[in-house]
Amino acid sequence: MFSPRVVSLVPRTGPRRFMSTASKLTTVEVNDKTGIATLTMCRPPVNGQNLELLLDIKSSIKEIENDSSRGLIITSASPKVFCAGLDILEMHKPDQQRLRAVWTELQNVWCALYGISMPTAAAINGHAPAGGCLLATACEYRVMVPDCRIGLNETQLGIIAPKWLVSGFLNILPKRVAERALTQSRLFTTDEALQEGLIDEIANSKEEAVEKCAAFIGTFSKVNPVARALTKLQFRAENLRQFHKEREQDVENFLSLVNRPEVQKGIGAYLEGLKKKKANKQ
Ligand SMILES: CC/C=C\C/C=C\C/C=C\C=C\CC(=O)SCCNC(=O)CCNC(=O)[C@H](O)C(C)(C)COP(=O)(O)OP(=O)(O)OC[C@H]1O[C@@H](n2cnc3c(N)ncnc32)[C@H](O)[C@@H]1OP(=O)(O)O
Repeated sequence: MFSPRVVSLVPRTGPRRFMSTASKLTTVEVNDKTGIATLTMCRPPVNGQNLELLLDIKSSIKEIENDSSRGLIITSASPKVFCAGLDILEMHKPDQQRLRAVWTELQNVWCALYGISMPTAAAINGHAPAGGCLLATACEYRVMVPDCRIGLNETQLGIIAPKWLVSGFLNILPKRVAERALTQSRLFTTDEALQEGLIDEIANSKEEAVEKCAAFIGTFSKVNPVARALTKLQFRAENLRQFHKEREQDVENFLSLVNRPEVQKGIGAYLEGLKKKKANKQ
C-alpha cells in the first residue's frame, strides 16, 4: 500500500533537496545555508488528506526530525489551496479498515507536528479549512497570502471537533474567540485571521511567506536549542498527554459518527455540492 521511501541527496553546495517519498505526495528541501527544511504537500488539486498523503506527511516530519534540521516550514505545491482538510472521499461509503487508518494517521500527523521540538512555521499559500487549519495551528508561526480562508468548519459539517483537534487553535486565539469561531464554523479571511491573531503575518506570495517563516525560525539562532525545545514542549505537554489518554476512544467516536446513515447522507450531499460548484464555474 505504501512504498518504501527513496531518499536522493543532491550535492551539499546550494540548497540540498531530498525527495521524501517514492509516491512524491510530499517533498522535503533543506536549505544548506540556514538548515531549515521545507515540507511541501503535493497532492493536487487541493491536498485532500487521504491515507497516503497523511502517511507521507508523517514520514517527512520524522525524516526532518532525524536529520536534525534547524526548523520546519510546511507549505503546499497547489497554487490556491494550502490544504482542504480530510479527503471527503475517504469518508463516503468508506472501507472500515481504511477509515480507521485515516483518522489514526491524522492523529499521528498532528501529534508529530505539534510535538516536534524544533521551531515550526506554516507558509499558508492558499485556503486552509479544517484539517488544513489543524496543520497550520500545530505550528508555532503562520504566514498567509491574501484573499484566502482559514478555520475549523467542522460544526457546519455536523462534526464536533475533538479537543486535540482544537488545541492548536486554542493556543493561539483567546478562548472566547475560539469558542465563537468553532460554534459558528467561521472561516476567517486572511485579514480577519491577522486581526484576531490566528496568523502572524501576511505575505504577497508563497515565496515571501516561506522567507518570513524562515526569518521567524532565524530568531532562535541565539537561543539555547535545548532550553528552547524543553520550553516549547512544556507548553504543549498537557494537550499531548490528554490526547494520548483519549486517542483510542477518539478513533471509535470518529468511526461511529462517520458510519451513521444521516452523516453518510450529509457527506454525499456535501460532495455533490463541491461537484456542483465546479459545474457552475465552467
Ligand atoms: C462532509 C463531512 C461530514 C461529516 C464527516 C464526519 C466526521 C468527520 C470528522 C472530522 C473531520 C474533520 C476534518 C476535516 O478536514 S473534514 C474536511 C473539511 N474540508 C472542507 O470542508 C473543504 C472543502 N473544500 C473547499 O471548501 C474548497 O474546495 C476549497 C476552499 C478548499 C478550494 O476551493 P476551490 O474553488 O479552489 O476548489 P474546488 O473547485 O472547490 O475544489 C477542487 C476539487 O477538489 C475537490 N475537493 C475540495 N475539497 C475536498 C476535500 N476536502 N476532499 C476531497 N475533495 C475535495 C473538489 O470536489 C474539486 O474536485 P473536482 O475537480 O470537482 O473533481
